[in-house]
Amino acid sequence: MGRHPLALCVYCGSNDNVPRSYLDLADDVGAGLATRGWSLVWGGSSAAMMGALARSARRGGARTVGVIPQGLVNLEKADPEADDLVVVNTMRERKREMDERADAFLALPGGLGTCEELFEIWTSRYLNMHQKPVVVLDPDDHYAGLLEWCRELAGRGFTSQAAIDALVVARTVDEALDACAPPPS
Ligand SMILES: CC(C)=CCNc1ncnc2c1ncn2[C@@H]1O[C@H](COP(=O)(O)O)[C@@H](O)[C@H]1O
Repeated sequence: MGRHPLALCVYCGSNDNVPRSYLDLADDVGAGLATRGWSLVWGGSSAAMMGALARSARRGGARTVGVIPQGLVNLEKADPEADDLVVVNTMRERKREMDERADAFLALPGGLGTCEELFEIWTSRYLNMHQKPVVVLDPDDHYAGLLEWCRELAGRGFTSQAAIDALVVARTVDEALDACAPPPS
């Protein structure tokens, strides 16, 4: 792990129209990571789940590092309260900055963008490009259909069971955060 405190990158939905329960979940994750003394790396938005996550993390005393492309600063309401707001030029730079600054990756329920980020970090893990934990927090089967399809890929020979197993799926916030910091083996 190497770095202290652990820097957790969280991917989650950026849309305001989601049910309140998802904002609460993001809030719980922010509080949980702060309680553990970790810092947050996220997409730098002050809106929706992303905003709830970062506000809650800061309330708990966590340092929050947002990474946002210049072109999304207005659209995604870049967070002026971020301890560090890294404004980059492109989406690819955003992902690289987030990857490099984090020790573990956690995806909460989200939309296409969240899936895109999750798949990149998951595939790069099973390709052995990094060894950092990749975790999904799925309390209500938001991802059930997608994950079922991924498991079928292994059954049909399109991917290995090891690749599927490289992703940890958790049901609760504590389970998810525990998986982000596995004890040294
Ligand atoms: C051009 C290119 C390389 C695109 C790669 N695609 C992406 N890379 C990084 N963040 C993304 C990408 N697509 C969406 N996002 C971000 O993912 C977050 C969640 O999106 P969503 O609400 O799940 O939908 C949003 O902040 C959105 O800006």
